[in-house]
Amino acid sequence: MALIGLTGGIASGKSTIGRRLEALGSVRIDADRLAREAVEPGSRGLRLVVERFGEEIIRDDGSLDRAALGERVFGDPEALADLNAIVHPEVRRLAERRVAEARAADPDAIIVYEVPLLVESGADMDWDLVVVADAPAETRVRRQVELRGLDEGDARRRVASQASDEERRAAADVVIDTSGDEARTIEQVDALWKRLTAR
Ligand SMILES: CC(C)(COP(=O)(O)OP(=O)(O)OC[C@H]1O[C@@H](n2cnc3c(N)ncnc32)[C@H](O)[C@@H]1O)[C@@H](O)C(=O)NCCC(=O)NCCS
Ligand SMILES: Nc1ncnc2c1ncn2[C@@H]1O[C@H](COP(=O)(O)OP(=O)(O)OP(=O)(O)O)[C@@H](O)[C@H]1O
Repeated sequence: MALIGLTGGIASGKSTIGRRLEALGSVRIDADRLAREAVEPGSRGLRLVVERFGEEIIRDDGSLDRAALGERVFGDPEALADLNAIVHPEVRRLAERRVAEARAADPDAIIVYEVPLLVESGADMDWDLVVVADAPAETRVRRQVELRGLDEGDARRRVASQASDEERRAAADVVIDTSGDEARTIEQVDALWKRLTAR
């Protein structure tokens, strides 16, 4: 049984690593997905978000307008802190429940919890190992622009909303260098998996 925290800055390659570890046999839990569940239509989370940010962040179909909310919070630390205070406790609750379920289903499971904000707000979970995806901020800005169509200012604001590369590295037991091509990332993940399963 092991609980592995997988983190990294925005567009660092966390999901690429998480998906590979899942394909190799781990249980994958994704905080970004849990954060979406926390603000589903009809949820308490969405009601609180609307109370704080107004009806203009709701689309015609009643769902959250993520692009509009992203524009409001990235670059405005106070607004981001308010959003985090609404969403993070629910994400934490959902994550702990998923971890407990995975352990109950298989006591030997290797559980990988992919959490962008491990350093900012998840450092106190009971990690057996912390894995950090590491690529320079400039590379991560470029990926957001080229692969996700964000404008450069927006991409930079998202990078600046997070802990620094140094802070994440300081929390790492294992660093995966994701600055090269994806094949290079996968090689490192496969080597890590070998170590994990050889124990
Ligand atoms: C602001 C929102 C609506 C923007 O949605 P969008 O679909 O554009 O982005 P998505 O949720 O897919 O996140 C993409 C990446 O942005 C970064 N990011 C997301 N939330 C945050 C945050 N609160 N602080 C810093 N970076 C963040 C992460 O690297 C994440 O992987 C959304 O990110 C959100 O609700 N964030 C608050 C919840 C949160 O902290 N989620 C992160 C995991 S707990
Ligand atoms: N060496 C690499 N390792 C991982 N991903 C890479 C690499 N080179 C390019 N990419 C690309 O970078 C993009 C970001 O990767 P990914 O979605 O895994 O990041 P992420 O850290 O999960 O992002 P986010 O924080 O936004 O959720 C993807 O389109 C991926 O294909």
